[in-house]
Amino acid sequence: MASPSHPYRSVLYIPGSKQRALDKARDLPTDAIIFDLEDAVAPDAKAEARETLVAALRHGGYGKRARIVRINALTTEWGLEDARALCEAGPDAILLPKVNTQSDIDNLTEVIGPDLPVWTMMETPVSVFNAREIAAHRQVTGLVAGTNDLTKDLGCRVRADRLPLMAALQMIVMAARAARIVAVDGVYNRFRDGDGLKAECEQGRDLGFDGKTLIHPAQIEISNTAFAPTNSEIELAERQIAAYEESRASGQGIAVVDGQIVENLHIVAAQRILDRAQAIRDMAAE
Ligand SMILES: CC(C)(COP(=O)(O)OP(=O)(O)OC[C@H]1O[C@@H](n2cnc3c(N)ncnc32)[C@H](O)[C@@H]1OP(=O)(O)O)[C@@H](O)C(=O)NCCC(=O)NCCSC(=O)C[C@H](O)C(=O)O
Ligand SMILES: [Mg+2]
Repeated sequence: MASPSHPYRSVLYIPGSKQRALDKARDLPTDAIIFDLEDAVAPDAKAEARETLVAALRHGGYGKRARIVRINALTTEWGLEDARALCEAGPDAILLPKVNTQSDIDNLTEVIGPDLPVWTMMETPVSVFNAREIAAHRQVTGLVAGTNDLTKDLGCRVRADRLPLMAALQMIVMAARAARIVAVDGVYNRFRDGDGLKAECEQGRDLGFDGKTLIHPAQIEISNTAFAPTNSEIELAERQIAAYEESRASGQGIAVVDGQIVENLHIVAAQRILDRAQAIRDMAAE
């Protein structure tokens, strides 16, 4: 399920230690879930959370939602056992935190084998500098911006416009696009502030992210709306494709729609909008 054709408008973190939240997620309209064993779980609850999570995944019931498990870093006392136990539980991907280099990913794939997709947290300055090689790793299919850790490591101020993080966010999107993999934006911590979340989702969408990581169910609908193509985008894409096909049939390589030229590259973008809309409809269908 953790493939680029799946929608990732909303990617909800759920602490692996919270049975009630693990149950509730089976009915939430989120495109993907990150079952978390790292920062959302206290050190003395890690071993029990691992067992709870393995049981939840084996029990199933998460439908078409992509199931991604964030383990602890392999440098911690829990990471290796997390990787061993969770790869057996059949998730769609393992999310590795605090990645810096390709060799961090190699260390994981030695444990989980060559077939299970890996997502990486992009949350250290070194990971941002190495974003291209991390995204290009053969087993990596998704990048997640870790904006809280990045803010901590950069020592930057938290600003509503995220200006201090902009270079990192853009590097993450560029690396993901170069490797044709998924890129998901960081979390919005003020989880009861819907207007603030909406503005940050719109910014993430403008930057090119596929969706946003979330921490509370109340954030899902806002993110789903912000990262879905709008009706006017879909309608324009359909008109561009129709006009371009008509032009091609009459021997021309360029069409004009609403006073703007439409060339082959615009058709690629238009088709991507329609594919995204279809993927969202497929997600909603039983
Ligand atoms: C933030 C929370 C601690 C708030 O919890 P709570 O006060 O219990 O919220 P509510 O009472 O409003 O909850 C209402 C119901 O929703 C369920 N719930 C809450 N959160 C989730 C969730 N994430 N997934 C599924 N269900 C959830 C509650 O159980 C209630 O259900 P019910 O009782 O049936 O009505 C809490 O939301 C929370 O723990 N969120 C997750 C926090 C987390 O995962 N943090 C780590 C990831 S962020 C990160 O690590 C950043 C990154 O690494 C970086 O560096 O940036
Ligand atoms: Mg983090």
